Amino acid sequence: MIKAGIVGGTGYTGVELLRILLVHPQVQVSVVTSRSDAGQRVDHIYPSLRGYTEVVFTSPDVQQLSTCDVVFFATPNGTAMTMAADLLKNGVKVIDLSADFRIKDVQEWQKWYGMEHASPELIASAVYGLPEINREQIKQASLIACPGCYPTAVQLGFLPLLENAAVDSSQLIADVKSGVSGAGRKAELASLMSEAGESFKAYAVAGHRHLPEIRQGLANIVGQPVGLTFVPHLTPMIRGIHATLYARLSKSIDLQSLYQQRYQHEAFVDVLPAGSHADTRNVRGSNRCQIAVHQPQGGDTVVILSVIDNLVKGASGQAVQAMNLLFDLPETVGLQQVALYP
Ligand SMILES: NC(=O)C1=CN([C@@H]2O[C@H](COP(=O)(O)OP(=O)(O)OC[C@H]3O[C@@H](n4cnc5c(N)ncnc54)[C@H](OP(=O)(O)O)[C@@H]3O)[C@@H](O)[C@H]2O)C=CC1
Ligand SMILES: CC(=O)N[C@@H](CCC(=O)OP(=O)(O)O)C(=O)O
Repeated sequence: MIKAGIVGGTGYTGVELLRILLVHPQVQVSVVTSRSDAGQRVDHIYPSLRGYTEVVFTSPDVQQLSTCDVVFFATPNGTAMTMAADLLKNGVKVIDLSADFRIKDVQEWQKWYGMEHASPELIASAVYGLPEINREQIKQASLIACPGCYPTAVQLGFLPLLENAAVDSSQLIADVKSGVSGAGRKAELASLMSEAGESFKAYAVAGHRHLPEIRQGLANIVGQPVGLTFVPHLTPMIRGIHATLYARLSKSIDLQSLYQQRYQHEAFVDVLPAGSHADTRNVRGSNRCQIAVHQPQGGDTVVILSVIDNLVKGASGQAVQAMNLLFDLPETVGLQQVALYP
């Protein structure tokens, strides 16, 4: 059995990791941290987990976490970078759900995240944890930087077009909507029911911190910088990301076949039949990304719809997918939950 630890077990991605890992046949969750709930049983704080664990929340401690084979960081940006080096020295694999190791250019990271990086020396060895692009590197990694929720939906949506040089990569547009759980469990004015409910708005139009991450990922696919306009929106749903992606076609190509072929062996990317409309409802609670491909009126603009559950394929499910690869397990173990409907 793989001994797993979770730092930040009381947040949304932390409890989602627990939901997945506590029924994973190859994993024993042995350490779960929370500073505010230290001393409390996990299933007292989360009664949905009654009968699945007897673990008690502890304060984060490197020695205790070093008894694990793998430690997940489900913590705000700026936490994993202070503990990862010691865990790695102790032979522990680290899977970080935050943004601490996602961006290779440390100056760029510091600019967008507004703090000094505590372990810049680790950034080069961190592997970006998007299995559909980086599967072989993930298998060899010690430190995995899981992609953000918006970047997962956008990169999987654009990938076949960019790999095949089918569009003008200098003018990509990602118009993306997120549910409120994307903001985490912390108390915040913008997440209140009476602020977010029955309302819909764009935010961070001038520049969101996922912009450099998405640009970096897309540029790696193309082999040169890309031009991207990314506008995130907050919608009054709890889970889900819906990305509407626009690009100008640069050659004539059967788009539906392109997507079907690229993803035919990917367990967690489902290309919908031609003419479909992707719906966040159909991926809620599952580790799937569903993609619909459109070319309105047969014109030269391609429109891709890409949906995920931000807490599963956008965070904790994707992290477990990377863990499976890291420990040489079938990629789908523990991740075959069907979406909740309705
Ligand atoms: N929500 C989402 O959809 C997604 C989130 N992410 C990323 O995953 C990470 C976690 O997100 P989310 O679960 O939403 O966050 P939450 O705010 O819901 O939870 C954060 C957790 O981290 C713990 N924590 C906070 N500060 C520290 C600290 N300094 N040291 C140790 N533990 C700490 C908290 O517990 P306590 O304070 O009790 O210790 C809590 O359990 C973030 O980096 C986020 O950007 C990535 C993709 C999607
Ligand atoms: C709706 C909402 O607030 N979404 C978050 C998404 C960020 C997130 O989840 O953080 P990562 O950088 O780790 O992916 C935001 O815009 O800040």
